[in-house]
Amino acid sequence: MHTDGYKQARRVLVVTAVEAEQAALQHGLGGDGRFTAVAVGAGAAMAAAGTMQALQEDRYDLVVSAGIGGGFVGRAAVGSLVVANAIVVADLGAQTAEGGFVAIDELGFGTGRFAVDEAAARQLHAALIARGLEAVLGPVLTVSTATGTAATAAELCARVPGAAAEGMEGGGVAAAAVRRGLPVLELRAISNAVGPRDRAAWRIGEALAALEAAGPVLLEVL
Ligand SMILES: O=C(O)c1cccc(C(=O)CC[C@H]2O[C@@H](n3cnc4c(=O)[nH]cnc43)[C@H](O)[C@@H]2O)c1
Repeated sequence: MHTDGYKQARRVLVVTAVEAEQAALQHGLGGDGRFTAVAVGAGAAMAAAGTMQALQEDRYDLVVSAGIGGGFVGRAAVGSLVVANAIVVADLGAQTAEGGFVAIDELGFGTGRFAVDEAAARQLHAALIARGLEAVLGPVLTVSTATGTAATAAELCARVPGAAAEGMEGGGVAAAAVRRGLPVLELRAISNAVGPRDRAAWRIGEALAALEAAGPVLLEVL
């Protein structure tokens, strides 16, 4: 089959922020040669620079931004997985004098919204569920400052209806992938709730375990 041939040949770059995320994914991916996982640093700027460098060093057909993230309450629980159906740089824009927010798209200076490979995102989400993993399909926000109050969480939910998770790298990875004409996905394993800062409630180990568990599903679907 043509699709099988394509699947065999497809090379996937997985971009994480830190080595713990990279290692979790590498374990889950079991050393499959089609997949390369790199850790490029936290934040969208590091993510964009690191992704572009990796894309210059080798040939890839798909780019996946992956790591731990915050889950919006009622949408994605700690320990679950979120597959992005859109990547939204949620704080890229201008604040109004009244304290409102105008997105970069409305300002006419470009876009903070990146489309994902929708078919692959849907397939990945369905396959995670089929494997018995808790997973949600929804917008994943990229922010420069992790949300620390209920008011900011509510503001982001109003800004991006259906927001499921937030992280700091997706928009940067997507910008580099799009610049190279490549499709992109984002996968977040939830380590904490988006809302009032509570460092003691973070479950990074649980999130890394979920990321590792997603590895075989990435192999199966991508
Ligand atoms: O100390 C804190 O209160 C704090 C709150 C949120 C994030 C951090 C980090 O240093 C982690 C940054 C790192 O992890 C990803 N991540 C995980 N949870 C979130 C979140 O709720 N909001 C944004 N980013 C998150 C992120 O992608 C970075 O790679 C510390």
